[in-house]
Amino acid sequence: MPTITDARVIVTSPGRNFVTLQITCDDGTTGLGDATLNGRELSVASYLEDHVVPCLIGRDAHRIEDVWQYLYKGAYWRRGPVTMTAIAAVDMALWDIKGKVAGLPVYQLLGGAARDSCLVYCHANGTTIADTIETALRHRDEGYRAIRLQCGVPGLASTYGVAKQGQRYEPADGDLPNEAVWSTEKYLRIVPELFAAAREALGWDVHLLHDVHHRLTPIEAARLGKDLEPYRLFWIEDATPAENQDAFRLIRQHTTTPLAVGEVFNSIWDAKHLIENQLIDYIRATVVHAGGITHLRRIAALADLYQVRTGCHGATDLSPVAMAAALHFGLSVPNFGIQEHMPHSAETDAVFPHAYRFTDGTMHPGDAPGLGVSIDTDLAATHAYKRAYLPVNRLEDGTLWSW
Ligand SMILES: O=C(O)C(=O)C[C@H](O)[C@H](O)CO
Ligand SMILES: [Mg+2]
Repeated sequence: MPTITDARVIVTSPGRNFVTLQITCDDGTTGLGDATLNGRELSVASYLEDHVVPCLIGRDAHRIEDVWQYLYKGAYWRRGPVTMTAIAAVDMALWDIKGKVAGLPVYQLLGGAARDSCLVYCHANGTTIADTIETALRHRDEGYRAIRLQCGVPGLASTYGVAKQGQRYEPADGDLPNEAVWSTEKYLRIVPELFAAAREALGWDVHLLHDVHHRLTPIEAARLGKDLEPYRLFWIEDATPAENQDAFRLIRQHTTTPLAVGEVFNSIWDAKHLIENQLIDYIRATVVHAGGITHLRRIAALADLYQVRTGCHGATDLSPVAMAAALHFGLSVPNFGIQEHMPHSAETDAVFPHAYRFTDGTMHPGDAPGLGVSIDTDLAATHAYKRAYLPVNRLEDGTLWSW
């Protein structure tokens, strides 16, 4: 059995911050886990270094379920994004180790491939409808079969999902949180226009998606879902905040536009009511923030009973390690739906060389043993951590709102 002899936390910022856990065993095998929690990175680094690592030394790395239960039940304080991200990092690293010891890619340990590859969606962002569509047409030419569309809102200086002119979209910036202004009325006017124009330009052979990013009330979300019905979206995401899971019942009563939710969920309990009551169509809980491969498989198994499919979060604040884990998971679960793909910068890819690949609108984790991702620690050390916050939104009258 491989015994854990060392575990270290690596914080690096190749263009944006990432926290990575590297576990080493007595036979020299190493495993990687992503522990990045955007805007709150150092809290997970401390949770791991100060509280988890001492408990890992001397444990059998093959006992993944037992280690998971030990960290979850053993903390006494259950759930929450910091705890579950830390557990996820350990879980990913142990699956990585198990795969390397077996000489198999992780998806083979999870039951093998349930499909040839994973359908992914990319982002088309633009300040105007025309810019957004131009970007979407380019992505379609690159082979993407599913595209998320976000555009600027006339009258608002900035909007979630839309990059500053000529820059990559990375929402976390600023030594303190940037403040943006939000108007639901203005937003609800432009989005149906965006999708009408998109269908006109792109036709019907490409899936279209949209992220509301938690900014509508249930009845506003119901209206948006209804207004978008003619354009047959793949989903609208995070239509309303999901702390009150029953809010989705109201949206559901009014629209057949499919609903996706859950990128901020960290356990099966956040999704249970939504899934069991068939209030959603896609669950977006992700391997890094929802307790790793072990716990995400439990969520997917529950969802499968209710024909809810997976649609995991995959923004660039999830490192290539989490992306690989998501693809091993997605390739193997029966109820995979789609995977978000927001390609990392060349700087990030250089720090995390990886085996996963994009072909013809889909991704495959590759067949390297384990997760198929490594870390160049020397290069990582040259990118110092830089504090960065996600922005906050205020209504036009100054009221703090969801961003
Ligand atoms: O990718 C998405 O769907 C997002 O909503 C991205 C989030 O804003 C981002 O991951 C926050 O850190
Ligand atoms: Mg989202």
